[in-house]
Order: sequence, then C-alpha cells, then structure tokens
Amino acid sequence: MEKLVQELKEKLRPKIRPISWAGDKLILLDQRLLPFETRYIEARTVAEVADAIREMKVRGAPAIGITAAFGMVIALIEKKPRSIDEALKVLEQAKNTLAKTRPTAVNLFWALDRMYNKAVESASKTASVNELLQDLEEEAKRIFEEELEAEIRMGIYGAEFLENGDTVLTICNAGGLATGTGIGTATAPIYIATALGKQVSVIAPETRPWQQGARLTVYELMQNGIRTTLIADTAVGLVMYKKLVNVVMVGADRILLDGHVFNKIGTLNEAVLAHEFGIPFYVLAPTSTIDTKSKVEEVKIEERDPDEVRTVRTSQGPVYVTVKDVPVFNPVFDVTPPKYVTGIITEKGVAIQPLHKNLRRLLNLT
Ligand SMILES: CSC[C@H]1O[C@H](OP(=O)(O)O)[C@H](O)[C@@H]1O
Repeated sequence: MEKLVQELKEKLRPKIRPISWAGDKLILLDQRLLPFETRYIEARTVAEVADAIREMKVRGAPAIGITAAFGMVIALIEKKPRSIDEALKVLEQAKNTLAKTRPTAVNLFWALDRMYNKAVESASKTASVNELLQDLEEEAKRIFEEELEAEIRMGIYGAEFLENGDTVLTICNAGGLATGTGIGTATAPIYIATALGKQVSVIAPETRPWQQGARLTVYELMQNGIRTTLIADTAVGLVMYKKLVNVVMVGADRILLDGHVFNKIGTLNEAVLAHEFGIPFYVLAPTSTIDTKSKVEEVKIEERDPDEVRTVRTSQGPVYVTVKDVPVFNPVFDVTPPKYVTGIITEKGVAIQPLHKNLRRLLNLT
C-alpha cells in the first residue's frame, strides 16, 4: 500500500490548487466564482481567513480544516506576540474566531484543536516565539500532506468497490476543490480506478442551492477527463430507478460513532432512494471527519443566507429566480441515519455494518 500511495501521490498531484501556503499568507481559489472565473485571493490576517471560510471562498470539510490550521499560523505572524504566554493568548483568540465561521464540518474544530494543542506542547519546550511559529507552520503543512495521503488511501480502498464500466452517483463537491489538496474524498476512488485502467463515469446532481455539483464537481471532473453527466437534483430517483447508477459515493462533513452522517443537503434523499433500489451507498471521509463525542441531536446543521436559495450563481453573478422577499428555510446539510449507509471508507480502511461497532474498531476504540 505505501509504495502505491507514494507513486499515486506524485502521479495525482492536483492540477487545480485551491489552497497554497506562501510563507506568510494563504492563496485561495475563490470557489464562489467557478467555473466562470478563476480568481485567487490572499488571506494575510485571521479576519481574512475567517471571512474566506464563512463566505465559502474556500469550502469543503477538509479544506476548511486546512485553511483554519494555516489561519492559526497567520495569527502569530499578524499579531507578533512578544512572549510565549502572549502567543498562546493570540492563538486562543484566533481559535475562537475561526471556530465561529461554520458549525457543521467537524474538520474545522479538529484542525483548530490539533494546532492549539501543538502550540501548548511546543510552548512547554521553548521560550522562543519564532520556534513556536515554526512548529505550528510545520504542523499545518503536515495536516495538508496527511490529507492528500488520506485521499489516496481512501481512493485505493474505494476503487475496490468499482467495476470497469460503472457509473457513480455523487452529490455536492467532495473532490480536490473540497479537500484543498488533491483528489477529494468521494471522487478519490473514481480517480484511482481510472488511474488503474477502469472506465468509470459520474452522474453529478447540480446540488442546489450553492450548485457545488454544477459549478465545481462537473468543472473538476471534466478537467481531469472523467466522463460526467450533470442532472437536476430532482432526477436522482429516476436515474436509480432506470438502473443508470451502480453505486453512490458521497463525502461527509461529520460522521458520528453510531454511523449518522452529516453531509450536503440532499444526501439523505440519495441514501433512502439507494436503499430502496438496492444500490450500495458509500460515504468517504478521512478519520478527521469522525466526531467521537457528539450525539446526533447535538450537531448544529448550518443554515445560510436565504438569498442562496432565492438566486442561482451565473457568469454574471447571482440572479434571482423567485420573489425577492419570499421567506426561505436554507439548511445546507442533512443527516443520514446509519441504516442507509452500506459502508464508510476512510484512510484507515472500510467500516461496514454494524457501523457503531466497526467504526470503533477502525479507530481502535473498542
Ligand atoms: C470532502 S468535502 C465534504 C463536504 O463539504 C461540502 O460542504 P460545503 O460545500 O458546504 O463546504 C459537502 O457537504 C461535501 O460533501
């Protein structure tokens, strides 16, 4: 596995770099404008990093975690603390600011906790703020590299469930744009299977309201030569009914130890329909997406700006498609009960049913 991971890591380095670290700032691909415009923005302050996450200039659970990790490094560069104690206070404030940007993707909180804990560990060994800064920069880079390797491992495990000629139904964008580093999570098996010589196609629902499918997944897969068909979200039932789908593969923003999966709104619809039509439904995520503490009723499902539903994003910017002041309910994630999930594919292996037991086994928690 290790030899294959390293070989594929070089072969599959992304053409599109949604997140780049430039030593003292982040360079981010503004995903609100894709596929119509490729515009990069710079984030040099904690406030700018927080804005980039909150406004979905960068989005996707792993990408949000990586961005926040570098946001902690930027905090020290921006505030220039004169002592270790002051540095830890700066980092605690940055952690609190970044934690308020979006509530559902657990990778954000996992990355912030990991960076802060690293800072505390480093502060116990040095009085030098510069050494602390270097340690944190190395930790953020490690998170970035670990994510890419995790995606390749997920891809290798997931490719085992793909036959030559298969069509995969996905949702939203759980590709390299959503992880910031490489081949994505739900799309990783597609890239690996293709690299290993299998012909695999994708059906991508547009994924209203933010259109991650129509604007990001289609863009990314076509750039990488993957046969892709765009459908309206309302067509997911018919494509399964007509046997046009062999397997469903989706990403995740938070997976609980009992197997509940929080992911883009519409995932539950696909999961229930796949269960009805006897189609395997796989969730792909790094173990940094597994929340070992929360209960399903404790997880906040993000609700966003009503105008996201009232408009569609076009090459001319958002255009209203309804009455401008119509009341809107805009939850951007839903929760899929474990019974609808065939398996959860991570970089550490695949958890099949019963998920509540096999997830613990995967994480060595039994
Ligand atoms: C591998 S990305 C996981 C997850 O993040 C996306 O949400 P958003 O675009 O709102 O950040 C989507 O739910 C993906 O499945």
